[in-house]
Formats: sequence, structure tokens, C-alpha cells
Amino acid sequence: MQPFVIAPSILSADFARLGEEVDKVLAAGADFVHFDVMDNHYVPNLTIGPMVCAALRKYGITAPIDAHLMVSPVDRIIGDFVEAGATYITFHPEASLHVDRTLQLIHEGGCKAGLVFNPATPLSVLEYVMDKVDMVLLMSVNPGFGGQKFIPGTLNKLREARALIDASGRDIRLEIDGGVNVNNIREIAAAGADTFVAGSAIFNAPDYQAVIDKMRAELALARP
Ligand SMILES: O=C(CO)[C@@H](O)[C@H](O)COP(=O)(O)O
Ligand SMILES: [Fe+2]
Repeated sequence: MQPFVIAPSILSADFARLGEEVDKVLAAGADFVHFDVMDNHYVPNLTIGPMVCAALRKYGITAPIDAHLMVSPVDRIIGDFVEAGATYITFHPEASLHVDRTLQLIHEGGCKAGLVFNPATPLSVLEYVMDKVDMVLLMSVNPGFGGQKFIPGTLNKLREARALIDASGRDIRLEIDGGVNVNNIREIAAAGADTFVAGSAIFNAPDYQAVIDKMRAELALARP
């Protein structure tokens, strides 16, 4: 299993001071920057795009950027995120007419590719593209907003995804996104996740370092 990764979602950061916020959360021990892209079409909210991703790189952010695209259609914007310096590009299968082709586009751009599953979306499509994904992202809330409550049924889905990944024998990250906090992260890790997105739990706290330290302490108990 891969080492644990904490990926704060900048959706809950102060956008007026984004560079400083990202610096601060990385200095506090974060591993990845989770970058939520919403188009007011696939999801009912509108956020940031490739220009902001490029701006973070220009500002000096070198940590992996995990671009979560909640955008439909998705193919047209892949090249822009490649150019903007994304490390991982993940998308929802419902947002692509040709999932295999979209994965290929991401890899051709030199990025790592991932598929994102909404709470009610089955994992069945994975069977056909397991050899082409670097990350599986399970949504534990319905996509579109930060600050929602973790849907408990996701724990069983995580176990299912973990079994599929282990059976594949490939190094595929299993990421969880939505409602993750210090109180549930241990149980989520025990169910099989290795990569943890947390937005409001980190950015709404007064001390980012204290939250991330607490998350790591909980993770250490999940995998002693
Ligand atoms: O992709 C999304 C929401 O669609 C997430 O990345 C959220 O931004 C996570 O926020 P919290 O639930 O941790 O506040
Ligand atoms: Fe996300």
C-alpha cells in the first residue's frame, strides 16, 4: 500500500490570498494540493481553472497539484491543465464520452490520470481501465461544495475499491474526498484509503499544522 498523503482542498482556502494559503498549508505538512475545478454545468458551482493552476506554479508552488475536474465535457480542458502544471488530473466518467480516450489524453500530456466516482456511481467501469489509472477517487459527498457531511456508505465502497486495486497489483492511489476530518480519518484509512482530501476541516481551523498533525496521528493508529 502506498504511503498516506494529505491533500488539502483549496476550495475552502481564502481565494484572495491563495498563494500564501497554499504555502501555509504545505509548511504545515500537507503533501498534495487538491484543486477543485467546477463548471456550473456538471456541478452547480463555479470555481477556478487552469489559469489559477498556472499562477500557483508561477508563484513557486512545487508540490504535486491534484486537479479534480468536475467539468463536462472534459477533454477540451485537459491540455490546458497539462500546460498549467497539474500533476494528477482526475475526472468523472459521466463527464467523458470516451473514458479510455480521456485517460489517454492525460497520459499523453505527461500527467497522472484518475477516475472519480460519485457516491451513487458504481465502480464497474474500472474493470476495463484498471491498467490505465494512477488514482481512484471516491467522492464521499455529492460533488459541488465543500463543508458537507461524509456519507457513511462510502466506507464499504472504499473496501471494494481497495480489493480491486490490490487485485490489480498496480500502484494506484485510493483517494477519498468529502467530509474528511480528524474524527473519521482513521476509520476511512482502515477501510482502504491512502490519500485524504480535506477542505473545510483544515482551512476553517485556526491552526493548519495542528489539524494536519492530528490527522497524521490518527493515520498512524490506522496502520501501526
Ligand atoms: O470535490 C469536492 C467537492 O465537490 C471536495 O474536494 C471538497 O472541496 C472537499 O471539501 P470538504 O468536504 O473537505 O470540506
Ligand atoms: Fe475535490
